[in-house]
Formats: sequence, C-alpha cells, structure tokens
Amino acid sequence: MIGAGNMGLTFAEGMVSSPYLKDGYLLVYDKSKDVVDALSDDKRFRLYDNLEDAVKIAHIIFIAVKPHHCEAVFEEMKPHLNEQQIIVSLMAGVTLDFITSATGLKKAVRAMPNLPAKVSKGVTAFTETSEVSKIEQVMIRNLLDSTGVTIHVENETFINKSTGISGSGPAYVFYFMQSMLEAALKMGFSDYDSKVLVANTFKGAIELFNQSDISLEKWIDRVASKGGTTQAAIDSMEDNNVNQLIKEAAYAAFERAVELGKENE
Ligand SMILES: NC(=O)C1=CN([C@@H]2O[C@H](COP(=O)(O)OP(=O)(O)OC[C@H]3O[C@@H](n4cnc5c(N)ncnc54)[C@H](OP(=O)(O)O)[C@@H]3O)[C@@H](O)[C@H]2O)C=CC1
Ligand SMILES: O=C(O)[C@@H]1CCC=N1
Repeated sequence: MIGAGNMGLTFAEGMVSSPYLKDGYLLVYDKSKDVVDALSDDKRFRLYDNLEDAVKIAHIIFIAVKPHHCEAVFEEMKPHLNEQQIIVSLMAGVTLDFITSATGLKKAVRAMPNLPAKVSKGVTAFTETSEVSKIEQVMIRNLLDSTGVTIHVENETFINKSTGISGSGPAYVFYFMQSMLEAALKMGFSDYDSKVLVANTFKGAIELFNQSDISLEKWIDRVASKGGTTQAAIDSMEDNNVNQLIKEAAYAAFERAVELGKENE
C-alpha cells in the first residue's frame, strides 16, 4: 500500500482483517514520517520507509496518494517493477493509460472507494485493463470487498461517474446533514439533541429504504400527508430547485474527475 492516509490506511486495515491476507503480508509505504511513526508498532503491517524495497517484492501494489503526487511515485517505482505485478489505483481521475505508461505495468485496476470504508460500509467501483485475468479480477474484488461492497463497471467513464455519486457522495450527505443540524440549532435544540435528531433521521430513513423495494418517491409520499408539514418542506425545496442543484453537483464532481485525469496525462 503506497500512501497510508485516509483511504490507504482504511483499505490496509480492511484487507488485513479479511481472510485473504495474513498479518505481516501487507507492506505499507508512506513518505510522511508521522504516518510511519504512528504505524511502526502495528504488527498487522510491514512498514517501509523505502519505496524500492517494498515494490520489488509486492504482488499487488495499491496506490492511495493524492492524484498530483502519483507521477513522482510512478517515476520512482518504475525501475523496480516486473510485468507480473498488478497495480490498483484508488486515486480520483488518474487514468489507466497514464498508470500503465508511467509504470510500464500492463495489469492495472482503477477503483473508486468512499470514506464509509472506514467502518466497513464503503462502496467501491472498479474496472481494469484487459491484461488483468478473470481470476485476478476476483482476487482484487475480494480485497476491495474487505471495506464494504464492490461493483464492477465496464469502463473508466463509470469510474469517473462513480466518483461523482459515491466517491464524493458522503460529503453531499454530510452537507445536507449540516444544513439540518444548523436548522435544529437555530430552532433552539441543544448540540446533543440536534445531533441525535439529525443522525437518527438519516440512519432510519436509509434503513427503511434498504429494507424494501419501495421507490424513494413513494417513501416521500409516505412521510408527506396532503397539505401537511413535509409537503411544505418539499415544496420549498422544489421552488428552490434543490433537486436539480444536487444533480448538477454530482456532475461537477464527475467532470472534475475527468479533468484530474487530463491534468495527470
Ligand atoms: N478521502 C476520500 O474520501 C477518498 C479519496 N480517494 C482517493 O484516495 C487518494 C488518497 O486520498 P486520501 O487518503 O484522502 O489522502 P491523504 O492525504 O489522507 O493520504 C495520502 C497519503 O499519501 C502520502 N504521500 C504523499 N506523497 C507520497 C509519496 N510520494 N509516497 C508515499 N506516500 C505519499 C501522504 O503524506 P503527506 O500527508 O505527507 O503528503 C499521505 O499520508 C486520493 O488520490 C483520492 O483521490 C478516493 C475516494 C475517496
Ligand atoms: O475529493 C476527492 O477528490 C476525493 C475523490 C473522491 C472523494 N475524495
């Protein structure tokens, strides 16, 4: 695992707690001294402060640095790679073409995870170059599944699209929660009560949605009595074009993922 920040460490922890990797089989390299120090006593990982030593012996190389750092990492690792290795990028935007040309590796996977992976509730979309065999795909999927659920998508455009929906999505949910929290505080609820009201409203609504095949529109109808309070809120959101604005936000993230790919060409 190259880069053990938010995502890298989350996947490192998920993978070592899965049946597919024994303790000590996951090599972790990060250039941040703080990260290396914080993990140095952790028996689950073999920690490296030298990229060359780690990549030379790895079978599957996960990379979870920020997109603008990857070019330097690829350049440094390239002389030490062999063509049997598989590289799995968790980075937004960076294309398979760039990854394969910058590393010289043919077997490359692009995966787009999201932050709830930290609590094993992540969702990851992935796709790969044609050189990755079906068995290797299953192996990668098993590793990605260690932090939640995984979907396989047919091409990279869907990786960029999933960045706009699920990769960045938790932030949209937090944004909506933040607005509701601010409204609750403004109405005079305490901090604690505001958090309880908001967090449990989201949690409960999602559980309802997950436990049936009923559409979101129908669920809205079940909450909204004719001429009642919910209808007043939904009408206000419709008048303010909130639905359209949220869709535009998801597209903005998708388009930014495409742009990030071009910036790293
Ligand atoms: N956060 C999220 O919700 C999601 C993130 N991603 C993707 O995951 C990737 C990582 O994001 P995130 O985990 O949030 O970022 P972080 O900054 O938390 O983690 C990146 C880590 O990589 C280290 N690093 C930087 N340069 C190098 C290098 N040359 N060699 C080794 N390690 C290096 C950083 O150290 P230092 O801090 O010193 O620079 C840091 O510890 C990004 O590409 C992002 O697009 C994808 C989906 C969701
Ligand atoms: O904001 C970002 O660029 C990364 C990718 C998806 C979530 N975080």
